[in-house]
Amino acid sequence: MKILSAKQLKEADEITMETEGISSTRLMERAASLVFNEIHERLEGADINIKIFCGIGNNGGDGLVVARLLHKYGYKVEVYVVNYSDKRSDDFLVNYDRYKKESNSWPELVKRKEDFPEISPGDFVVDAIFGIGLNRPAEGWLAELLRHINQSGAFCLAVDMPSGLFPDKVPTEDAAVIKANYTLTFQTPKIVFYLPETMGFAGEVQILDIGLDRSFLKDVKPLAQLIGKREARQLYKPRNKNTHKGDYGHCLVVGGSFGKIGSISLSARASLRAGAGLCSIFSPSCGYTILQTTLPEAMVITDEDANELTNIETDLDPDVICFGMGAGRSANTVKAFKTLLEQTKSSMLIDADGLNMLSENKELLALLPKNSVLTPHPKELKRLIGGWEDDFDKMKKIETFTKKYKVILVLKGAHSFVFSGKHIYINNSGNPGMATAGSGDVLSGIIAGLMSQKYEPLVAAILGVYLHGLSGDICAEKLGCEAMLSGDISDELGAAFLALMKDEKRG
Ligand SMILES: NC(=O)C1=CN([C@@H]2O[C@H](COP(=O)(O)OP(=O)(O)OC[C@H]3O[C@@H](n4cnc5c(N)ncnc54)[C@H](OP(=O)(O)O)[C@@H]3O)[C@@H](O)[C@H]2O)[C@@H](O)CC1
Ligand SMILES: Nc1ncnc2c1ncn2[C@@H]1O[C@H](COP(=O)(O)OP(=O)(O)O)[C@@H](O)[C@H]1O
Ligand SMILES: [K+]
Repeated sequence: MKILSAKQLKEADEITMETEGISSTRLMERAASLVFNEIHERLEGADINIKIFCGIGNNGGDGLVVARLLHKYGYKVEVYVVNYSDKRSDDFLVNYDRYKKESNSWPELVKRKEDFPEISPGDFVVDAIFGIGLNRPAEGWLAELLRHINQSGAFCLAVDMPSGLFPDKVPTEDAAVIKANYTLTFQTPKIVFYLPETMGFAGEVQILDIGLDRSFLKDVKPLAQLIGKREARQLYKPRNKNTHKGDYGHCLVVGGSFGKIGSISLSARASLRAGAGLCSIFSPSCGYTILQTTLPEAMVITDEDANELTNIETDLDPDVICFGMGAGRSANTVKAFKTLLEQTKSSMLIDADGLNMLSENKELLALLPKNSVLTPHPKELKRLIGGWEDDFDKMKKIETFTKKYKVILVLKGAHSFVFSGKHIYINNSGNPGMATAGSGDVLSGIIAGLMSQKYEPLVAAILGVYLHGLSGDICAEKLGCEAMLSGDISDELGAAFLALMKDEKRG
């Protein structure tokens, strides 16, 4: 699903009104009615206090439509107009009048701290103060109102965006921003819902299709793509009947050092679970017995050194090399890595210490085969590209890096981001149970396993990250987050492939 900027959304709005010949008031009614439907479906007429805070722009207009409909259906609604300016939007005014007329009541005006209503933890708050039109931080009593709502302990539903959150930049640390439990957002998700610095404000996000112009949405170049099941499924290539293991490629996993042989075992196992036809592991000789015992499906070749990689020589011709997990970064290993890079023509995936070696020996970056996949977590990224001011600056710097070295970069996190140099893909599967030792090793194995099956490296990265998260979600359902091991994520990959292709509607 495309993630658009506020400017693009406003353009989509305009084009929709023009092509459909409808007014902005009509479009607001359509969008806000969907918000009402979602609330009504869940509350089912419950006798609770609903407090709706409306700004004076169009987000406030949405809030007034929701208020009117809730009132019509017999809910206990109190409406507060947050009167931070005199510039009320036209559609706000239309709906202000309609609310007054149809409810026979006047919304309360909030203009200073003394006007703040009491909010009990059992209340249901609808935040319709600011949407994508926020253009400066909330200040003074307005900031205090946002904090007052946050401190109330009441459930808070944000309309389109949590108020105080910019659609396209990171708020300062002391900024007042609504911390919503749930956000019903219009047409496309906003990028700030997925960035580490801002994802905590929106709570659970649901996207409401308000029917903006299809052809505009189809052609517009998005800020990023959100990858869910529908998008991932389109990338999957079913197998032909008349095939053999040679068709699914040979994945060579290289890494490990004394005490860290488990990491390559995890990656290799995941590469096979992801469908690699063959898997070989190259490790220091201390890994031989361990690997042959823990993973009989893989072949093992060992370094002349017992404890670390010193000379990565094989007569194999792998389709992909998955390098770096548990490798350490001794001078000998760096030398061996350099030689490997100089001699390698196949695609590579570089993870963990492989990335750290690149960071400490930047001249190696130029040796990376084109379209290699790099899979850093944020600390490895910092070593690789240096620091950044905020998440937006980080994205720009990654874009420059990927263009310069012609690589694909997977930035791991609660929502992992895949950068191709041209586009950004944001993963929407996974859960906190995956924050467990070795789950990154499993991810590198999955992506390499897909690459060995001739998925384009970019496709392998996007699909691999999604399947990794989906597998993690299946694990979490079975085991709960705390008890999950990274090996479990690998072992549920089969269920993840099946779930990927399962038609939700037919169950
Ligand atoms: N296609 C769609 O997406 C659809 C969108 N729709 C809805 O419209 C919403 C966007 O509405 P919007 O453009 O009127 O902006 P909104 O967020 O209400 O606020 C703007 C007002 O806030 C003000 N202001 C800003 N910052 C401020 C501050 N810190 N402190 C004080 N004031 C501040 C600013 O004032 P100014 O800068 O002019 O002084 C202006 O008056 C969108 O989120 C969605 O809910 C749907 O109805 C239909 C389809
Ligand atoms: N809260 C979370 N939600 C979803 N995925 C997560 C979460 N925490 C971690 N992950 C995923 O788990 C993996 C952790 O990788 P990494 O930090 O390299 O771990 P390790 O070094 O132990 O292998 C990444 O793919 C990341 O996206
Ligand atoms: K809002």
